[in-house]
Amino acid sequence: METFQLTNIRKTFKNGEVEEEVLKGVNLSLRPGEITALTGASGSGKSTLLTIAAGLQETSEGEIRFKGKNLADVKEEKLRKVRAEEFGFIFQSSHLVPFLTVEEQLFMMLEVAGKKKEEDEVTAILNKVGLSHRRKAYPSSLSGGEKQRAAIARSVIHRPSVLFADEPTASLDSKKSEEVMQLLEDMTKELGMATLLVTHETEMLSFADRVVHMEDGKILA
Ligand SMILES: Nc1ncnc2c1ncn2[C@@H]1O[C@H](COP(=O)(O)OP(=O)(O)OP(=O)(O)O)[C@@H](O)[C@H]1O
Repeated sequence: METFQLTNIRKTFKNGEVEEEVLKGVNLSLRPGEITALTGASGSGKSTLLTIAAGLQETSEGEIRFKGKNLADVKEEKLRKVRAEEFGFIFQSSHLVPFLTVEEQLFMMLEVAGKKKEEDEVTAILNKVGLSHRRKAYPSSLSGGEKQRAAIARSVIHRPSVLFADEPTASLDSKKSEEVMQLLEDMTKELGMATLLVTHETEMLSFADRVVHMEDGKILA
């Protein structure tokens, strides 16, 4: 079964008197253990679609089903819980908390997700992302690639069923980008996550199981 099913999603923004329809009836499904790459020109609506799927902003029209449940029927408080427990997020910038060490970032995420503080889990994931030797380091002493790997560890430590990754390699050089994408691919398979990857970098598409092109608010068939 699909983890996510988006049907006929429309989104209109009002900028003063001007109304702009940014999503024009989008259908998309995300399946467990698969990376779906969403690609397309700047302004085509990729990030808007990702944030709508993640419940970070409302859709103007359409239906979002997560594990079969219509999210419109889920109360805000419960939706917060679903987001914290079941969703993981990575963005272009790692958004690490400056005053927490690498391992503390992961413990914080476990706490937010209402999970136990499992030292072993944290050790395992830090080994996986190649950061076990930097677990006591603060973000300011990490390289760009290390920061992004710490952000990946944090995004999956609570074993989410969906991973939303918006341009996760945009700040990295091509070698680091490939390492990060390989990690995302491994994690997606290992945890059986449904991963939505927004990227405009064509080299990253080889890591995707499915590539979906957006143009002017629509998905090209
Ligand atoms: N909160 C908002 N209010 C008004 N307009 C918005 C808002 N968010 C996005 N837009 C507009 O919607 C359009 C699509 O933006 P979006 O960020 O989804 O595109 P994108 O495909 O992710 O682009 P990029 O690759 O440059 O990040 C743009 O024209 C943008 O200006």
